[in-house]
Amino acid sequence: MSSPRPRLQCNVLDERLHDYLPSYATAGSAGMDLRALLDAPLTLAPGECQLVRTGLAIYIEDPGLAGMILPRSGLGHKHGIVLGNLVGLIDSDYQGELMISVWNRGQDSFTIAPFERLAQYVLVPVVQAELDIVDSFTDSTRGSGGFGSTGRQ
Ligand SMILES: O=c1ccn([C@H]2C[C@H](O)[C@@H](COP(=O)(O)OP(=O)(O)OP(=O)(O)O)O2)c(=O)[nH]1
Ligand SMILES: [Mg+2]
Repeated sequence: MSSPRPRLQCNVLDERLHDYLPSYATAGSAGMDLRALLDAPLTLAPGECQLVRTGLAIYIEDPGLAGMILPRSGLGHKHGIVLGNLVGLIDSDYQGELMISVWNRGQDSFTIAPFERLAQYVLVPVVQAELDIVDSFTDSTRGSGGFGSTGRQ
């Protein structure tokens, strides 16, 4: 079962990207891969973090949606290439270029090739809330327990 896909406006900020537009790799892919807009290979030393351009601006517009930039599992697990902000959250009203904070959390240097697929963009539903200010809550089973309060097994 699938509902019609939302259409998002995408501004391509560098003509080289017309050959590399994001797409879903398979029919069931959750994310579209984002590529590194680089003029030359970029080497990240262990522990180094750099902001990398994507050359794309995607205007979501609908406040009921958000974008998420997530690491690619192969880069993250095999090479320690993850995101400096762990997860990128893209607001529906953001019209700027999508940027990827790339962090080499590994032990070895890693070189990113121009136009390499570096991260993935996932569109997710969002519910905005109103806060009702109260003095206390009706008790729940959990109460204020958290951070491992239910044990490990
Ligand atoms: O990985 C990311 C994360 C964010 N953004 C852009 C889109 C997002 O809508 C905007 C703001 O992100 P966020 O709210 O997470 O950052 P902030 O530090 O709170 O900045 P601001 O004060 O602009 O909201 O920056 C990216 O391009 N890539
Ligand atoms: Mg913010």
